[in-house]
Amino acid sequence: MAAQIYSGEKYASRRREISANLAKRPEFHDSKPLPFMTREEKILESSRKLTLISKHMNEIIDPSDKRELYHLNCEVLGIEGNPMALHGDMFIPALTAQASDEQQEKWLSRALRREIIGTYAQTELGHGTNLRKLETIATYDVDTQEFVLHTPQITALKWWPGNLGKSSNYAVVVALMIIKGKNYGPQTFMVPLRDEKTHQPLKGITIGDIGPKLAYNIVDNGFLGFDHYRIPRTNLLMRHTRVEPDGTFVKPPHAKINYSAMVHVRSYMITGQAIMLAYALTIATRYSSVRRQGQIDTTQPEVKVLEYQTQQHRLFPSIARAYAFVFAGAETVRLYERVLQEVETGNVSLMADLHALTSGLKSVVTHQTAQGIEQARMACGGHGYSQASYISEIFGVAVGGCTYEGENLVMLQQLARYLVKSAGLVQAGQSSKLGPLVAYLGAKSDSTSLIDRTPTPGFAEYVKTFQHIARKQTLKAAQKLFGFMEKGDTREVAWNKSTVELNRASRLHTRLYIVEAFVRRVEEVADPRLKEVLTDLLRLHVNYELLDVAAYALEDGFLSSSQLDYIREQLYFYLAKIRPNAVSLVDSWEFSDRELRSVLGRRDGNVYENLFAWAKASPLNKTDVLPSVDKYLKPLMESARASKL
Ligand SMILES: CC(C)(COP(=O)(O)OP(=O)(O)OC[C@H]1O[C@@H](n2cnc3c(N)ncnc32)[C@H](O)[C@@H]1OP(=O)(O)O)[C@@H](O)C(=O)NCCC(=O)NCCSC(=O)/C=C/CC(=O)O
Ligand SMILES: Cc1cc2nc3c(=O)[nH]c(=O)nc-3n(C[C@H](O)[C@H](O)[C@H](O)COP(=O)(O)OP(=O)(O)OC[C@H]3O[C@@H](n4cnc5c(N)ncnc54)[C@H](O)[C@@H]3O)c2cc1C
Repeated sequence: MAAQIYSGEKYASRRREISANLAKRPEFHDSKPLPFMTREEKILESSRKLTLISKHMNEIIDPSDKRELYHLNCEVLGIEGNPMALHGDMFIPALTAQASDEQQEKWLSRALRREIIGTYAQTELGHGTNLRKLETIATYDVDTQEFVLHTPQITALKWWPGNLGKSSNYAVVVALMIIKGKNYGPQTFMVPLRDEKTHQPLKGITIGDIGPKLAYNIVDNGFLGFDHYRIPRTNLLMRHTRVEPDGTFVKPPHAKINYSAMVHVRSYMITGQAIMLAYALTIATRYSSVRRQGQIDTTQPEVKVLEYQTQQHRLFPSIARAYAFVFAGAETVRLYERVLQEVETGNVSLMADLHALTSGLKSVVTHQTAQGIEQARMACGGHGYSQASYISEIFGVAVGGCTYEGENLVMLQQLARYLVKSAGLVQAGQSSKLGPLVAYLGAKSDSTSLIDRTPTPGFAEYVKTFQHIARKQTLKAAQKLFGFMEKGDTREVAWNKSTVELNRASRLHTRLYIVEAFVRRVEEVADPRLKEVLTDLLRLHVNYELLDVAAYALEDGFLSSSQLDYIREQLYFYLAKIRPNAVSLVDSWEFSDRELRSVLGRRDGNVYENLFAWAKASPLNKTDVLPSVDKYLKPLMESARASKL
């Protein structure tokens, strides 16, 4: 099963080897539990481990293999970030996709060798979503052939970039490019920020950390201001865009080619989110198979809480989603790599498809992941609320994904633009022009679903029902938009009056894609034992997901109430059927205890002993009487006693 999760036995077994190797290297382990450390201690600890990784990486992984490096980072550095997180996640991808060969030779090679540390500085205090209104300006000075970076007001301060605050000495900075008074929109520049020897901020740079966040606090998200700060013309990233010495602008082959670093993260984060969801579910499912509370049969001992149907309903659909997301994530990464290669040859035709797909997936997956993690925490009762479970930290890190790389409700609208265009083609009788991702929009629906009238598994009928719902909602939302426009609204006003409906269409389209990705993967599985278990999980998934959106199919009679009853019964049936495999389904992700960092979710199942040992190690228990008691509480009680006398 691990080979299914990790798209092949090769990587699945490499993960095992890497974990086994690390188990023998105590210097790579957390020196104490992360919840017992201050933010400063965590940053220090993470930097210590980064140095070790740099030194010994070649002994443990193939450093050219991104997935091996990812696993090494998960084991050693964990999810709370590290001082070079953005270096790998965005700085290197931005240089790879946007720097010219000459620029890559100068900077990318140094970045890969970790001679310099970089980040991606785009968001500002006043603007994150609306990139066209960023306020940092890069004005071209033809005389000196330099760009002058400037922060004209407080809202133009870069705000949020990860590792900008304290760690990075370079950044790919996004700024509005002005040449001879003309605004050429957001462009990307390679900018030195700190002295390479002293790490002191360079003259003209104001820089620092923005303070603690909900989670992800090892990352020093930062602020950055420029005071007429000059960089050479050749620091504009020029793989696709160019500015000649005389200020002539050479247009890129696609207007949004500069957004590639964001698309890179959106493509990869689907898998990252699946893994965080699987972390939380591993903890909650293991704990639920140890925790005994209450009886189902009063003549019998107390049961494991995993026997309760409500507990199964709380956890198992999310287990199915974690599998669905990891399968969909593998597809987005493949598509991203293909688009990257095609862009190199000047073919930008798939960029719109990739942008639409990743915008929708990023939004739906992060939202459902956060929901699933929070349910997993609640499934652990009181112990879920303790940081010993580590689920609150997992939630805090994962939920950030709903905001970063494009706020979810905004990104759903990006997909909606694509869907509306496709709906326009359908209306114009040009369905043959629809791409494979939206071809279903041009198909004719059956009048009713055949879900309970075909032999099992009948996935095709479920897919058809999802397609019917997504198609209906897309065409309806587009019609709403066109209707407002026909009545005289501008496209923008009409768009704003239709966005709730448009975003619904985007969610349904994306959920259909996820179901299809799951079906595609299960169909490929050769081993009959694996296929059976995955088929059960897929059945659970399609029934749960369809129930969640059934209103769309009920309102036009595509599904009847008796079919809805059938779907519900199927759901309950598969909850019970999956129960014996539940722990194996989470164990198949093969997370080591080190990687999970959860006292509650350890593989040994010795929950109570482990919790007690953890509590005893809490810094507060180092002494019996705290200084705060000596200083305040004792005098308070003493004066209260004295006043009573
Ligand atoms: C919301 C966005 C996309 C709007 O951008 P804007 O330039 O204003 O778009 P327009 O309205 O002019 O044009 C829309 C048009 O462009 C197409 N398009 C947009 N992006 C892409 C793309 N990447 N690839 C291909 N095509 C693209 C779009 O499809 C439309 O096409 P039409 O044919 O329909 O016209 C933009 O402002 C945006 O992306 N905002 C979100 C900002 C964001 O994601 N920031 C991330 C900062 S980095 C970060 O968060 C890091 C986190 C840490 C970590 O990852 O660990
Ligand atoms: C943990 C974390 C790490 C980050 N790391 C980085 C980084 O490394 N580099 C970097 O540059 N940035 C980074 N960011 C910033 C992040 O990319 C932005 O916060 C994000 O893109 C959202 O933009 P915003 O903050 O401007 O939100 P806003 O756009 O102000 O959103 C506020 C609300 O307005 C709504 N809204 C906005 N525009 C529209 C619209 N057109 N239609 C309808 N509703 C709208 C949104 O849906 C939301 O409800 C990070 C953020 C976080 C939380």
